[in-house]
Amino acid sequence: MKIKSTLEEHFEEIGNDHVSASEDTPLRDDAFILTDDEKIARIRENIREVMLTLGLDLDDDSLKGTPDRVAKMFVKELFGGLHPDRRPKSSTFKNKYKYGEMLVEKNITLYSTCEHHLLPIVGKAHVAYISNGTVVGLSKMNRIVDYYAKRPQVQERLNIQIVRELQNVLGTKDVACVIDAKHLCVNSRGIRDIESSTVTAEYGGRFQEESVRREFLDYINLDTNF
Ligand SMILES: Nc1nc2c(ncn2[C@@H]2O[C@H](COP(=O)(O)OP(=O)(O)OP(=O)(O)O)[C@@H](O)[C@H]2O)c(=O)[nH]1
Ligand SMILES: [Zn+2]
Repeated sequence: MKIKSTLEEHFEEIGNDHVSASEDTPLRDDAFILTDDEKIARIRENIREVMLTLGLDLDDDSLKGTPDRVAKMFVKELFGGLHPDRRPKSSTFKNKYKYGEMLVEKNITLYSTCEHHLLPIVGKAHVAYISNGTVVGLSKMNRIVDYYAKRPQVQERLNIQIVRELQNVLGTKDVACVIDAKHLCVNSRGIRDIESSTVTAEYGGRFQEESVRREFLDYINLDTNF
């Protein structure tokens, strides 16, 4: 009961203003008081209510499992990256081979969820860094992208969170990330522009230098001057 009333207060506070000033995902203080199973049980009932309100027959064979499927999918999959326990452990190594050039992990598949409409964001992330003595396992970059994507997101914040995490892991500011993604809230509803996609970029440290940024964009074949 307490949670419900605080939630209502929260919605009154934010109203229609979607823009958050912070680069952190706006989480409530009590975000992890409930266990995953408790959250699934609550969401299952909420989705049931939505479906009943829409007039759907939940005794139907095909529909009856949907509230449970959606609840599990929200907690464990689509929004699994809200939980700090799922933050990937990024094994780092000493750069003994003294590789001093840029490393680019490109075309990382990205599935996220738009926090305004809860519809999919589908695209590619391209990540780069210049080592200052530490290197990170390649797959960890894909994992970091996936972890932060598994939250309700706006693309700008997702982009910043990926760069910030890699900067922490690698102990350097020299990290960049470009995301090119389609938002189904733009493509399949609303304005219904199927062709448009959204490009965001975050350049840390040396990536703010024109030549370094250019090299990165050349590797990922993006000629736009972001
Ligand atoms: N900046 C930003 N905006 C986003 C992102 N994802 C969705 N949006 C936009 O969030 C806005 C929400 O605007 P509203 O006017 O409240 O929502 P709406 O009435 O459904 O708007 P339409 O989509 O234009 O129908 C829309 O313009 C979306 O395109 C994102 O990642 N970043
Ligand atoms: Zn949206």
